[in-house]
Amino acid sequence: MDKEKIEELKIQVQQVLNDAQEFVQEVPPTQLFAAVGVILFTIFFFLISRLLKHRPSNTILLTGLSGSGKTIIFCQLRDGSSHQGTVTSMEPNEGTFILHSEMTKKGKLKPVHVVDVPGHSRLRSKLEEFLPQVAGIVFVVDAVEFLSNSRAASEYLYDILTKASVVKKKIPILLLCNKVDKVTAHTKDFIRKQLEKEIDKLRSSRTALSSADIANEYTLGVPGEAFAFSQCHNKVTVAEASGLTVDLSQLEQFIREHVNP
Ligand SMILES: Nc1nc2c(ncn2[C@@H]2O[C@H](COP(=O)(O)OP(=O)(O)OP(=O)(O)O)[C@@H](O)[C@H]2O)c(=O)[nH]1
Ligand SMILES: [Mg+2]
Repeated sequence: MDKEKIEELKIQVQQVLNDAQEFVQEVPPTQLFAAVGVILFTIFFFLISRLLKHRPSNTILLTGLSGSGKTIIFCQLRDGSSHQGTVTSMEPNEGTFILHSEMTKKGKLKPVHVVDVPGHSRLRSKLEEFLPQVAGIVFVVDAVEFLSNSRAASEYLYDILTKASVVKKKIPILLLCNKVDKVTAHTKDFIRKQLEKEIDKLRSSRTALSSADIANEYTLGVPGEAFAFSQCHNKVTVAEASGLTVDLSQLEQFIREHVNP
């Protein structure tokens, strides 16, 4: 019974093949070449678009609480002047440019795509849009008004550090302690330790929540050990800057490390 079916199928396949052969012979060769051409072009186009999607990214995200100095830093990087930045941003600032400080350098430099994401809590979700093509994230911290904001800053940073796309792609993060031109600014080591402490507290409270609720996508650090940035899968470094007096060399170094000229 099964053999009969197989035989029947064979005959049918043979027939289809014969029909196809006849059809191909009937079609004028020019039409045939055109069809093959279209198919090859489609495959080629598909491969090229895939390649372009995977090109090395050149986007640097400026994130951090409102008032930390992101917009001033954005303007300094682009124009070398802080003509904006005293009002709270309502939209992301976005631009692709050669860093102002590198304008005088000779040779070919790769432009950087910088996005300044507003720190207002309702606008932070914009961050997600840029994550797929990001080369590095800069988390700007106000080093002067740090203590009163450390809890809020840690919460925002915790959310970034536990995002699946950030962890999986091992996106490097720079904690940029801004406003060091002021004598009352805290040191970067103090800020790092304080953020680690706050994140450690958050970790225990949020893991308790996560079993009941949908919480963050990844758990941070090593269970049973106090949290330290060195435990993160992605590289987290700390640096100092002043957007006001254009002391941005450590930030520019970070950018050049991850967006190569
Ligand atoms: N002393 C000093 N003040 C700074 C520095 N950077 C920024 N500021 C001041 O901090 C305030 C906030 O700066 P912005 O750049 O607008 O802050 P932002 O992070 O863009 O804030 P949002 O747009 O609300 O997210 C401004 O009044 C700046 O003048 C700095 O390096 N030193
Ligand atoms: Mg701003």
